[in-house]
Amino acid sequence: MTADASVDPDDPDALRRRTVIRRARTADVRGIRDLVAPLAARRVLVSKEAVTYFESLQEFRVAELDGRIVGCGALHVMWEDLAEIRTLAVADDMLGTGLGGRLLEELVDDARQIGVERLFCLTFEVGFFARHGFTEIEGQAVSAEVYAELLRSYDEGVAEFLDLERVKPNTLGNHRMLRTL
Ligand SMILES: CC(=O)SCCNC(=O)CCNC(=O)[C@H](O)C(C)(C)COP(=O)(O)OP(=O)(O)OC[C@H]1O[C@@H](n2cnc3c(N)ncnc32)[C@H](O)[C@@H]1OP(=O)(O)O
Repeated sequence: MTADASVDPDDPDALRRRTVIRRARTADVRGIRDLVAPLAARRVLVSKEAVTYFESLQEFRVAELDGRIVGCGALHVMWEDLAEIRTLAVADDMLGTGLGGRLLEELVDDARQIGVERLFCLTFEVGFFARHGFTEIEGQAVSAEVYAELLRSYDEGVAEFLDLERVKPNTLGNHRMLRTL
């Protein structure tokens, strides 16, 4: 981090202008992991191996402020009309500046562009996602036929979406939310 990368909390507009949201590059994985690590320790986000971030890199957008990764978020497609918002995180010193909302809406645009009609998320941040058009759901969000197809996935996030018994310890206390685009 360079000296002028420090955040001036007294000038939120300047901060916003200097913070660029862009597609992730391989060199960003370290910054993404640094953002996620403390949240994974608090069980807010799921901890993943480095290789998993590289494998899913094209799903990610990052927010960069003066060379530092200060936010990230990913869009994971699950089915023809359905994708999940994953790993949405903002650095502590940037919380409440609108960055999480900007990242989320960029991912929503990405989703629309590729034909996704519904976005799922599993989160403790119910108020934030509700303000972005998500509503809580009970039960399954897909038909029995699609459920059976999704059961074939090896992805742990899909298992969490399906609410499988074996992943329930990971999702304890999280809320299941959906937004129609
Ligand atoms: C699907 C998943 O990935 S689930 C996991 C979601 N991520 C986490 O739980 C990780 C930990 N949490 C975080 O990293 C953050 O709290 C996030 C990503 C949820 C939200 O990031 P933030 O940058 O704080 O979001 P943002 O600033 O857009 O909105 C937060 C609040 O700031 C306020 N805010 C929004 N825009 C601005 C602005 N321009 N200036 C000041 N405050 C603002 C809003 O009032 C908003 O209030 P709300 O949370 O009650 O809606």
